[in-house]
Amino acid sequence: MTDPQPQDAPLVAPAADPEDRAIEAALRPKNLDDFVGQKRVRRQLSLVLEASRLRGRSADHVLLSGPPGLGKTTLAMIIAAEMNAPLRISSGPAIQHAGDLAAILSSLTDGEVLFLDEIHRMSRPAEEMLYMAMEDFRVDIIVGKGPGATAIPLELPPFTLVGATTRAGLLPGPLRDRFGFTGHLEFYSTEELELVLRRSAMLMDMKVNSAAFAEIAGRSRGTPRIANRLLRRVRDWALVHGIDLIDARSASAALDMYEVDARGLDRLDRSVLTALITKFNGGPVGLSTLAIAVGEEPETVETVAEPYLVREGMLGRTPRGRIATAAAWRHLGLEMPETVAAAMPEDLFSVAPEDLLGSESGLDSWARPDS
Ligand SMILES: Nc1ncnc2c1ncn2[C@@H]1O[C@H](COP(=O)(O)OP(=O)(O)OP(=O)(O)O)[C@@H](O)[C@H]1O
Ligand SMILES: [Mg+2]
Repeated sequence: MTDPQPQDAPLVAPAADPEDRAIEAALRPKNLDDFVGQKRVRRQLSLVLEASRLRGRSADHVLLSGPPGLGKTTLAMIIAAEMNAPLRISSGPAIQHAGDLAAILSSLTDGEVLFLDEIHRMSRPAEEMLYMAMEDFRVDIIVGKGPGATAIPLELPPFTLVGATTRAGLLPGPLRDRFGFTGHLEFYSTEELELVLRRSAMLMDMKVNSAAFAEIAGRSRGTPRIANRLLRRVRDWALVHGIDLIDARSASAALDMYEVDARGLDRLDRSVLTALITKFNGGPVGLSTLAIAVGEEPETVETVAEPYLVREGMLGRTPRGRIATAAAWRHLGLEMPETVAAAMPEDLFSVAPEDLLGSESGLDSWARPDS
């Protein structure tokens, strides 16, 4: 039995292995009722969809933001399914020229849902073309170059754009303003993850008791993608060990093998905290310096590891850089030195984690000190 995840990929990364990817797709809820948790977003979204059905029009454009693996792609697919509309999928990095976007837009059919993943990574000219398309369902196709260039207007059928981003703070205001509805996805509670797991176990025909669900959910980092992934690892482990009914003991024995600790921290999370504490004496240290110390891209540290560490109260983002809290030292089995404790800012947690994540004041202003 081998672990199909490449050793250096964070646990939350989308599945790389084709079989894993197929299972991930099979476990995706297909309608809003099966979509667990995110009550607020679900309620608001269902209202938006219902209203557009009643008006007989395509739904308002929807922006979904939040850390990886919380259900943005899943929701985009659900929106198309609920609207009974075809779905077209592309992503910011795939659209480097305005022409790439024009090709997609001009082939949309009436009412189609266009899902643009990682929308914050689209090129500037494409972005500007998108403004007009979103607002007026029209684009100007530029033909020729220099003084002889002419703009040929092209009418588009009404469509619904669903944009997804892990970095709402990076979206330019004019783009953000053109979405009729913005949903920010939050980490899931352990109870919600247990529901995700129960549903997945049923679909995978596994026998798992309640204590085992709780054990797996508790280690899933508030993230359904991780919950499902750990469940599959537990299933593999049970298969190899000839276990039919999975209990908490087998679940935790299986999960210990995958470097997910009892608080749900994975290898990347722990290496961020370890670097922060052992190399920078708990900080403050700037994002890019910290990222170099763990051998990752700053964006990965910022969007994959940090949101969860902030939520767990182990990492703080101060104007002077990242710091490890007393909880982080404790989690690594270390004691925070008196001198470090004395230097900790008092108002570290006066800002709610939600405000640090996704909002404009959050990610990017914090990233500035060392850039
Ligand atoms: N609310 C939910 N209920 C049940 N399962 C969910 C839910 N949200 C996500 N999942 C499961 O988690 C997996 C990952 O979700 P999804 O691909 O939608 O995340 P994402 O937010 O698009 O991540 P990324 O930012 O990496 O693209 C899906 O395969 C789906 O099965
Ligand atoms: Mg996605």
